[in-house]
Amino acid sequence: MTETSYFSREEVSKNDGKNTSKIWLIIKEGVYDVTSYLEEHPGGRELLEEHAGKDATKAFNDNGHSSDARKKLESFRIGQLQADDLKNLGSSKTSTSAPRVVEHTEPAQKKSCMSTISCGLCG
Ligand code: HEM
Repeated sequence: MTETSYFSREEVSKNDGKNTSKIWLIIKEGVYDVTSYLEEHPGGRELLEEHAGKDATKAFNDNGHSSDARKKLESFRIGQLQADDLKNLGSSKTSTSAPRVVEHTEPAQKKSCMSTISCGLCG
């Protein structure tokens, strides 16, 4: 079993290729170490370096990555953002309301033609 590591945005931002030789990216709630992918990335190393230590969710999505690219992305996952920082996700919807419970009400009693004017076919 692999345990999930949680990182703060601050911790991720330190891995920007300058302070360390590592390059980490945030994509959605995941944290990815793409250091070993710099040379291989078909979009070039510059784009990864540009987002080093930062949230690259929009950049990743805007560049129409294939499902293969998404699978590959998961192979670089080292953990995820800690709960406190998830609240600041640009793309997250802030829904605090509990799921709506729809009350099931009995349908209004059907009127039968017997109770009003007889149609002549029933009863
Ligand atoms: C770990 C993160 C990433 C992975 C695994 C990844 C993977 C890939 C792969 C496999 C391709 C080839 C086309 C495809 O299959 O979709 C690709 C292309 C591309 N990627 Fe990424 N990518 C990552 C992050 C990024 C980021 C952050 C950007 C930022 C702008 C980016 C920009 C591009 C661009 C522009 C192309 C097109 C290159 C071309 O067609 O010449 N990628 N990427």
